[in-house]
Amino acid sequence: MAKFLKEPSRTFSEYLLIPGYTSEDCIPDNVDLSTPLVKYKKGEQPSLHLNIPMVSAVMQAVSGEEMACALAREGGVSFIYGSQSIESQAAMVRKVKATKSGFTGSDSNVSPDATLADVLALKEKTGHSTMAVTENGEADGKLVGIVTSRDYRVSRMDLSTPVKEFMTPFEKLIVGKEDISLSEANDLIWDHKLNQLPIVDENQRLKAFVFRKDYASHKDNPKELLDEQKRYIVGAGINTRDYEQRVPALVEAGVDILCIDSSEGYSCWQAKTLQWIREKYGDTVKVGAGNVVDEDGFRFLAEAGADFVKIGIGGGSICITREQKGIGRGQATATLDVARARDKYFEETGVYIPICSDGGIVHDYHITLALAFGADFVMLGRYFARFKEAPNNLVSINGNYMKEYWGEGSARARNWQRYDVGGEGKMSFVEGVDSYVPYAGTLHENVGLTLSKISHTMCNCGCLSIPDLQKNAKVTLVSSTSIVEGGAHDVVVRDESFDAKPH
Ligand SMILES: NC(=O)C1=CN([C@@H]2O[C@H](COP(=O)(O)OP(=O)(O)OC[C@H]3O[C@@H](n4cnc5c(N)ncnc54)[C@H](O)[C@@H]3O)[C@@H](O)[C@H]2O)C=CC1
Ligand SMILES: O=c1[nH]c(=O)c2[nH+]cn([C@@H]3O[C@H](COP(=O)(O)O)[C@@H](O)[C@H]3O)c2[nH]1
Ligand SMILES: [K+]
Repeated sequence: MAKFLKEPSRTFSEYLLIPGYTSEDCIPDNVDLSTPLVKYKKGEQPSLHLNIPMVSAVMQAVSGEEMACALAREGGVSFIYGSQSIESQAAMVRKVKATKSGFTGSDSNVSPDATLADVLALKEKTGHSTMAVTENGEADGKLVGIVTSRDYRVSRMDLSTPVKEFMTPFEKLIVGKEDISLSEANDLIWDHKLNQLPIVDENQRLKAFVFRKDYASHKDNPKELLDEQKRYIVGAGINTRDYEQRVPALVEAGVDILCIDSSEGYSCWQAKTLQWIREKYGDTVKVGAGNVVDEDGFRFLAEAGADFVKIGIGGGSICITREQKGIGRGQATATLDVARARDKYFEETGVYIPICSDGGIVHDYHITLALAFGADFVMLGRYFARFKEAPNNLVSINGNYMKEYWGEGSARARNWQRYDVGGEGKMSFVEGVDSYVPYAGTLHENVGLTLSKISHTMCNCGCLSIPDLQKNAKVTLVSSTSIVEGGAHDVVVRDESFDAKPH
């Protein structure tokens, strides 16, 4: 006889938090949202942590270089999508690691023989008026000068004038050396009244720019997640097939954390992948695994050596796995069950393995609930796909700005593959849809608002940290009629069409 679980599995929308006592020091400013990212022994600190409990999904439509930098600036981590060639994924990781906080890689570069017309065209394309003039016109070439809009007057100059005739030559530039710190760079900018400081290596090759206008933004981001060399922390997704090639390339590119990306992680494939990484790198390479939805799956991956375990099958907004294959579990129940397994494992072994609730977060309060249910952090796809920094197209649909959002199991995402999903024939069914989500602006604004809601809710619950919430939250199941009670009801909500006809 098959095993039947007694309880139905439930989603976050079926629960609410019940407030706890709020003391005088229980204010949002005092809430600490830091959380472990990788496993650690009792009494020790994890070697990697997050300053906010949010990571972005291993998806083509979500986690590219720009997203990774923007999220690290807020204190979270992106997992650069693995459904691309090893070379292009490693290049993305390298680019994030090259974007030192406050040090910006140059995206506007010309050679000395380029013309004023080329400069104007490049400015139009990148929107940036500071250009590096390098010998070969590439971002890492030998720096011979810079061009800013102060160097030319379009009305008085021939468009064919070569850059070398109007650039500010290297000899007249103040530059920083490669090992300069951000504060030293800002001192030079301040002392010499510069708008930008080029950073060069000992061979005069361009490494980056530090811009005066960025100074304020770094003061705004006290939670930035940086490595010892002040570079952004970045993650990357891997699979259970080409890891012997992909993992070394990503490690070489400087990746901080890996995650085996799969709909289902309770498998020999994941154990083999983890074992290979441990044999080759010991504990120096950090890797999460998943996804699982119960204690058995968690235990398996914990014993196989995962640094964190990811939870969730079929709950994602673009997921159709439950319909297609009939596997999965309500996300709230899955999180709770795995959290209990994590605690039990900690008691037995003294090793704490962080768990991540992945997919199905619709409202900001679902994040708080996931944490209350025991998650250490959450992974979001749809949420981040709406932002400017996501690597997906912004389109206009019936006059509304939308971002494209497609599942990793959709036909669209799978098109990149050179190899198929095991065996001879390609898998014939898709497990994800191609969709749109409303454009929501910049990550900074949105994440700020979300975190503010989480902090306020935690204060309502009398909790100042995530471990505090995990331990002391009071959660109630709600009936379907009380869910109706929770929305606006029995009123006619005013909208623009209503307001347009005053009487
Ligand atoms: N979280 C979720 O609910 C879901 C997520 N997804 C996403 O879609 C993408 C693809 O996921 P999956 O289809 O699960 O990919 P997958 O590559 O993990 O698994 C596909 C199939 O290949 C098999 N397999 C894996 N490694 C193998 C190996 N070395 N040799 C032979 N067979 C092997 C697996 O058992 C499975 O049947 C991922 O990005 C995943 O996150 C897709 C569906 C649901
Ligand atoms: O059934 C699925 N088919 C897919 O094509 C697919 N692509 C991603 N994922 C999973 O969904 C998570 C993101 O979920 P949200 O958009 O709800 O944040 C992601 O983090 C994944 O766990 C998929 N699931
Ligand atoms: K399995």
